[in-house]
Amino acid sequence: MGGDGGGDAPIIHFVFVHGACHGGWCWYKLITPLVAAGFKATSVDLTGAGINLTDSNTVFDFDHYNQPLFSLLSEIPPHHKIILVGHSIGGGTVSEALCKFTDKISMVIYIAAEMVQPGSTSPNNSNMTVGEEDIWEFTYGEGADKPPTSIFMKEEFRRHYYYSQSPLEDVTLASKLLRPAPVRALNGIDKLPPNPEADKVPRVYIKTAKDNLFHPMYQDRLVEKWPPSQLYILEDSDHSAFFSVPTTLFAYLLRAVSFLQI
Ligand SMILES: CC[C@H]1c2cc3[nH]c4c(c3C)C(=O)[C@H](C(=O)OC)c4c3nc(cc4[nH]c(cc(n2)[C@@H]1C)c(C(C)=O)c4C)[C@@H](C)[C@@H]3CCC(=O)O
Repeated sequence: MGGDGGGDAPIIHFVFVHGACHGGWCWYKLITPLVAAGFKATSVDLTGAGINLTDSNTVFDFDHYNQPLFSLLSEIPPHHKIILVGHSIGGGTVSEALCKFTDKISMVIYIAAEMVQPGSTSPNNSNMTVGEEDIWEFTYGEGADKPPTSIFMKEEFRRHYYYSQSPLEDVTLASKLLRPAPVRALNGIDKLPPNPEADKVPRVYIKTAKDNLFHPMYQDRLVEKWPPSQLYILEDSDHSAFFSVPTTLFAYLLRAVSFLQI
């Protein structure tokens, strides 16, 4: 998505990565104003998400899940200054891509995201709502005696956990487009070796203060543990800032990139 400025002049190129069950579609309210403001903006569908037609029940490996992003990043020319933006568990994908494509990435931005630090010990996920309530539905694609192959939030919980502050139109849109996530592949999110070069890339955290899924206190802990170079707080945002507060989020993205040395 988005237009190209052409030539070899630097172009700021936002690349958006969705969280579990979502897809490139969820960024539509950000891509539109970014392109209108002269940036390039692309959102990716990870394997089994959005219109990537792979069945999530066949995706067992984190690298397989992330492959569409890796292909995209490897094709982006060097004069594009890539701003990699990840939402929720998509933060794990962003950290993995940061380690693989360190030289190509100018900034990483985590929105209500798991800010996986390369080389850190496994994050404590005991605060996750995942498991707290029976909000998930699992598919056992290899048989009931084997671990589940995909996970999906039950429809009746989505308004509260994903979209409590978002317009109902977006909840309806999401109900048509969400797809089960490959649960075994997601297990790979916290396994990254130390990477001192990746540590040097400017890192931004955007906290969602009215988040019913990824508790704001847990987000604070991530920020304390691995302090970013910039921190923004979306006071009125639910877990899905791209729906609930797109205009403020757009303003924060612009402010964040204004600190880049190009
Ligand atoms: C429980 C199985 C698997 C997992 C699934 C999962 N995680 C999130 C979702 C799903 C289906 C979401 O919908 C949410 C999201 O991406 O919303 C768009 C998820 C989050 N996961 C987070 C952190 C996190 N997840 C895991 C592990 C898993 N998630 C299992 C493999 C870990 C680790 C290290 O094990 C961590 C740290 C958050 C960023 C969000 C919100 C989750 C919450 O607070 O409940």
